[in-house]
Amino acid sequence: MKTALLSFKNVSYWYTDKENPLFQTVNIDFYKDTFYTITGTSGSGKTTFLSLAGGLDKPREGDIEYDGKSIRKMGLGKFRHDYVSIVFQSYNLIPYMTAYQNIASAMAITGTKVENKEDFILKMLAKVGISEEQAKQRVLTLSGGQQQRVAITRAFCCDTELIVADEPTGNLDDETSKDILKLFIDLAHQENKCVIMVTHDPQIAAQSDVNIQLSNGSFRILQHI
Ligand SMILES: Nc1ncnc2c1ncn2[C@@H]1O[C@H](COP(=O)(O)OP(=O)(O)OP(=O)(O)O)[C@@H](O)[C@H]1O
Repeated sequence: MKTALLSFKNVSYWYTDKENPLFQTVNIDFYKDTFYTITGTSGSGKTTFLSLAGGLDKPREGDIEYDGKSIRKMGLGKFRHDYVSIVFQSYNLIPYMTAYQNIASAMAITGTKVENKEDFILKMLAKVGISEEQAKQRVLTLSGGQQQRVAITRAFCCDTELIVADEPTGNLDDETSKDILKLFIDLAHQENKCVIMVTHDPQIAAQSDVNIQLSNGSFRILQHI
């Protein structure tokens, strides 16, 4: 039997200033070689759920396990550092560094080794339409869509098995968005990663292997495979 990479075990979460829990006793397993989407109306808790999956916050009750180990016991910092790549809506790039440096430093932090680093990074950036010239500019001088493509490439270049992304194609044009989506799908299916993506786009959800729909604290899981 396949073992889950990431498991939500009886997870409950609430914001302390809110009367009702956002979700209660959630049990969901996430596997490698699978592209997951999380959909739901605005405010249904998609970003909160993703924050838990990416170790940015911890459940109020229950636990999340990575490869059978409690991420609470491991420490959220270690979990994020060693095992997860996160793509946020707000890029989270280091503004005074170039696109190239942002990726190279993230690779160094996660201990990702490749033969010819410069060549590798420039090729990965070229795949998302970032030229060598743009790669060597400070990220702040790039457009929002270009910065998002750099943030996505950073996640692709770091050799983690889990990738979580919050609306990564939200501010990209249709054509670029399609290309980037394909990269995420290939990452899951060809590189055996577990990709979990929040999206509002039904067309993206339709292309995922598993679509998790959040609504009023309940989770509906639609398997497309
Ligand atoms: N830091 C916070 N403190 C208190 N309440 C919060 C906090 N962050 C989010 N919430 C509330 O929790 C609920 C879920 O928010 P969340 O951002 O997870 O939803 P979402 O489905 O990602 O929404 P959207 O699609 O609009 O981005 C919302 O009602 C929101 O107001």
